[in-house]
Amino acid sequence: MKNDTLLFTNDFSESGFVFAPFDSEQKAILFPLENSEFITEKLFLDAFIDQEKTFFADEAAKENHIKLVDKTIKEIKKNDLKKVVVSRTEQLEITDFSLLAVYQKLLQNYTNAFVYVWFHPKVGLWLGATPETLLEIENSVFTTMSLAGTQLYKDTVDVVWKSKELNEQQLVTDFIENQLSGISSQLKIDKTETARAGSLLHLKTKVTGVLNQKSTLKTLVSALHPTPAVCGMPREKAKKFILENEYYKRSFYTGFLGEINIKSLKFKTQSSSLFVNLRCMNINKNNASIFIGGGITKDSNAAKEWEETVSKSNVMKRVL
Ligand SMILES: C=C(O[C@H]1C=CC=C(C(=O)O)[C@@H]1O)C(=O)O
Repeated sequence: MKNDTLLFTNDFSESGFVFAPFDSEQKAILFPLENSEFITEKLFLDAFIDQEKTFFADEAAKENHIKLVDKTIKEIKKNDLKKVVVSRTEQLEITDFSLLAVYQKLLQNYTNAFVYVWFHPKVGLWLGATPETLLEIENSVFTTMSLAGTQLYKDTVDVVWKSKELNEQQLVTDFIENQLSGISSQLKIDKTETARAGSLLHLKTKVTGVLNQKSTLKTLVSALHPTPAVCGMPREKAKKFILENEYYKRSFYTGFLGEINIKSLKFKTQSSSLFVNLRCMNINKNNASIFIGGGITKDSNAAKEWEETVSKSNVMKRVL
């Protein structure tokens, strides 16, 4: 961006880079293409795998998160909720922070993630390495994914998943299929596979289709965001529970970011690539706020859900 004016998308019809919050009632920030500069560089980095490092957990944070998960399970059993993704934030004091070094480590550690650094003087500095694609679309052909369920990677992706994780992820796939069926054709749901994201494994199902002529990028974004991978089912009820019960404001965590409506005259295409803002952090002076969450269903165990957020927090802690 060539100046510090804060601009927003009107309807996702502009060209540029968007940064959208979790709460879809709030506008997404836009760096318009015409005010931006494109620099492409090929990087050759060695893998930097430092997965053994673990960190001490904060007992008060543990107690709070377990309380929130227990409350969520009760709410699911009492009301018509099938799943709610609840999250927390952790504050870390960072000394000798080097943006370049941290960004490089993210790139080295998370080779199949979307690794980014985003900064606006009026909003702040965000960075992350997300394994989740919200959508990729070229002309009208799109790809999205259902990503949920977590276990630690222990030298193999050939693992067994428990029914809690299988159900939790199936729910996301069903939601995506249902949301897309009215606005697209040739919908194809691939076989579910285990996908590695650094030291973690997730269940992932690729979904492809063709967007109807009447539908726009905004229609597609609104249909998908937020999926039950970051919010819950039913969507509005889960979102209300999250906004009222989490101990902090998510802001851009579990929102999405990426390029929209980038035209290629050579290939006669227009494409957009948006990613869900997971495994991310917000840097403010010598403080890093990291954000981590997990899907809760009636079968969840609060202590295990806590451990899952600890494993996810290590993704960021290891590179800081
Ligand atoms: C909400 C997060 O992860 C989501 C994506 C993959 C697996 C998830 C899970 O197992 O709960 C979450 O749905 C997060 O990393 O903060």
